[in-house]
Amino acid sequence: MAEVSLQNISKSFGESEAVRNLTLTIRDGEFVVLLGPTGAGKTTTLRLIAGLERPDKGRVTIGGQDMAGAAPAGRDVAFVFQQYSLYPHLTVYENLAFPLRSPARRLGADEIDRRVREVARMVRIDHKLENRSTRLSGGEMQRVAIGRALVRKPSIYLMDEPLSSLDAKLRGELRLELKRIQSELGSTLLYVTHDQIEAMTMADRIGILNDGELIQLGTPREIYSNPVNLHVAARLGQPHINLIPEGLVPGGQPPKGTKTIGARTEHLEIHPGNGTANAEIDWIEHLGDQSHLHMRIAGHKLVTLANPYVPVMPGDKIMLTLKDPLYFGGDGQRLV
Ligand SMILES: Nc1ncnc2c1ncn2[C@@H]1O[C@H](COP(=O)(O)OP(=O)(O)OP(=O)(O)O)[C@@H](O)[C@H]1O
Repeated sequence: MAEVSLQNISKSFGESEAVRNLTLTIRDGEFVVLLGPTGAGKTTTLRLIAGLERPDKGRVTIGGQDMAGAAPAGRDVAFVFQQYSLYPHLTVYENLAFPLRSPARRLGADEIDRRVREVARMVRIDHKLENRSTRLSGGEMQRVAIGRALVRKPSIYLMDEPLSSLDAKLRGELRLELKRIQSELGSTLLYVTHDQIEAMTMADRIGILNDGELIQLGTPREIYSNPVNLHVAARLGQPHINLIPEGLVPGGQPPKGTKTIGARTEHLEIHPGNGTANAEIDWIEHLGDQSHLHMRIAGHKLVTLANPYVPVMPGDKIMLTLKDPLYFGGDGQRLV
């Protein structure tokens, strides 16, 4: 494994600047997730590291070595794509063994067999080694695709939304397994997604990308609790953070220049039926173990998470107050 570093990287396609002055280091053994909306430059960043694109400006180093001029095959990276790209005519075993059979590796048959079986166990596909890869479910195929990257023990794994084509249950399971495998192997991993749950649960650090720029890099907790601006605040949190004008809801101590208040569930306090009221319950979404309360206050809509037994009904008037919310200035930057 190795440290991977991007220094002041820019890349344009014609008029469109896909990546802008990006500086980012993925430490040896670290799991970094790039999170951003479509078109933010996430895939381009992975492709620049893999050598599938050349930067217009800046430097990529892997294990301290400058990659300028190095072909993709010479970079020692393993790429897992969104859509499993298996060899359909080969068995699971052969798909896993394929990357180890290149003449440059000179691995003996025993060593290949040992590694294939070890990785198959890791990704829990060892019971299907003799199956043709086309006879697998989507989740199994993606396990093989991930396994095929893992057998190689490269300097870095690059994964581009590897779980997005799977159903929610499988995605949840593989998310846990991938994190377990990564920590067991101590792999350096750069993972791209627009799924905030994947980012929150797997990343050592999350990088928030927007319009080709890295807006913030930090642990999931830092990004969630201390977003540098409105854009970052809106990327994490379920339900979405409420962005409301200053002065709408009482409570808190807005610093000078505050224009917008960011209020997540933990920043809102509901006081039902205490005589005074400033908000009305619009409707309640029952999710089973919890509910989303949709409220209206002076024409603004807010949503918050509540326990399913909170004693309110649609149409009820309630008192809503703020508790240590996030404050943003007119330029969208966070004020502390
Ligand atoms: N080969 C290309 N030719 C032209 N434009 C490209 C090319 N690759 C990427 N772009 C443009 O660069 C920008 C960033 O694209 P990129 O695929 O890196 O975004 P992304 O964050 O991975 O998006 P998504 O989540 O949709 O995959 C987009 O505006 C895209 O249209």
